[in-house]
Amino acid sequence: MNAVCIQCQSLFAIESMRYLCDCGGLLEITHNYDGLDAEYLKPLFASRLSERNSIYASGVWRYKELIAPEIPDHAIVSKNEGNTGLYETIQTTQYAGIRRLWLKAQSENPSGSFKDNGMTAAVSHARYLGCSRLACTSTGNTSSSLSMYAAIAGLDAVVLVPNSDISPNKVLQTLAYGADVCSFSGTYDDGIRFLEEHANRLGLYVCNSINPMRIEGQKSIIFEIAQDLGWVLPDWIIVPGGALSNASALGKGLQDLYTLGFIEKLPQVAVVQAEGAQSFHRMIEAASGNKCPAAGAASMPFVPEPNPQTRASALNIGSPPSWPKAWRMLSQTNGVSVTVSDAEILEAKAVIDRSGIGCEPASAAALAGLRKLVSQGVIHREQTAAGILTGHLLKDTEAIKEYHQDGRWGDLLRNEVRTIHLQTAGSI
Ligand SMILES: Cc1ncc(COP(=O)(O)O)c(C=O)c1O
Ligand SMILES: N[C@@H](CCOP(=O)(O)O)C(=O)O
Repeated sequence: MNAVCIQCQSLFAIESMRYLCDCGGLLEITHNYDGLDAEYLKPLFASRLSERNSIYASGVWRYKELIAPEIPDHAIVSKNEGNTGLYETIQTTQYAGIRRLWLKAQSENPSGSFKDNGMTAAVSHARYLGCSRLACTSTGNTSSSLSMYAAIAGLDAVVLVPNSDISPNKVLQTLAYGADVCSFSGTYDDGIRFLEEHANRLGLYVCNSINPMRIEGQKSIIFEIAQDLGWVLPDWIIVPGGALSNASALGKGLQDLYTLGFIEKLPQVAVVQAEGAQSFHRMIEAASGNKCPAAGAASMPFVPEPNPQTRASALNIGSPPSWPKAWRMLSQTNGVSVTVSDAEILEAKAVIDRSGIGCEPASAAALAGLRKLVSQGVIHREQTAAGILTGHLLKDTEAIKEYHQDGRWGDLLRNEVRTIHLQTAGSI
């Protein structure tokens, strides 16, 4: 296991943690998969589904051979993450307008979001290296996840959170797990720039998605979807796009599945961004069909969005660090990007909530984007898809209030919640 620069191919040992190459390129973990293939791994992964009291009970560490084989079991910090439900409901499938749709509820992770799949790997790696101060900048889910795992491992978590436009629930969750929470004026983009420049000097191990170990853990999401579906993936995989960690991890995981012979062809991938934070989509549109040029970031026309603004606060990112990996993934999967409005996101969220699954606004971008792509004919009605629902409904209760009654409980009670008198109610 090494880290390799996706731009200039320089190699780095994973024993000395770094996030970017000297040339500015993103790093990615490479494995030696000699002796491993689907024929050997499928029964091994299946046998671990009945594990109870070992790290292999985790929906991430079940795939340890493909994620971080060199990290010794005793260093692993796990909370039985993964193992989340894959749901098919009439409401969501009809709303999308396609033949079959599965939704992977990453909201069922221990801290309530998909970040746990990646964070268990990053925090385990930090413990393996002997780092004691872990850091991230976050709109709230990365920080909740980091502070939960740091608490389990007895390590310190320092988190930088924007002082506006994020969900208070997530900051409270982060505080509750005991992190040192630092509020700043700016967005995720300012926070990640700060960590890129100062983390090493400050002795901080960064757990954001520029950390390639985070991405290794997150790729287990597509492994689980594939295993849940008998190692046959649907035609399309749909993900919301913010910092683009999910899109990057999906690309890495799909390549693993293909190279090792688990799947015979790659599904197509759609990345869905919010209209107010669509810098990646704009670049993909401008490139109009151009393939990612061997991840040569310098030659790519990426223009950050200086003032991202969306109600789906987890997507409120103007300069997603992982865009070169995400572009490469779209090139490899013949994928697409699309944007949706906040109104479309909140409408799709209501459908997911009323289907009984539930999610936070950012997650619903996946369903809103799928519906749009089907209506545009990009995705055919007879095709099948899986969407990744990234965060829990309770992560942003303000959004629920706003959707139902402009954030005013008074109106909610008057218009949607019936008041009854128990003494006189003959029937309900
Ligand atoms: C709930 C939720 N959905 C979607 C995203 C966007 O995912 P990514 O940053 O991997 O693109 C995030 C944050 O990153 C998130 O917290
Ligand atoms: N929405 C995210 C943004 C952080 O992205 P990361 O992938 O770099 O950790 C959050 O939850 O903070």
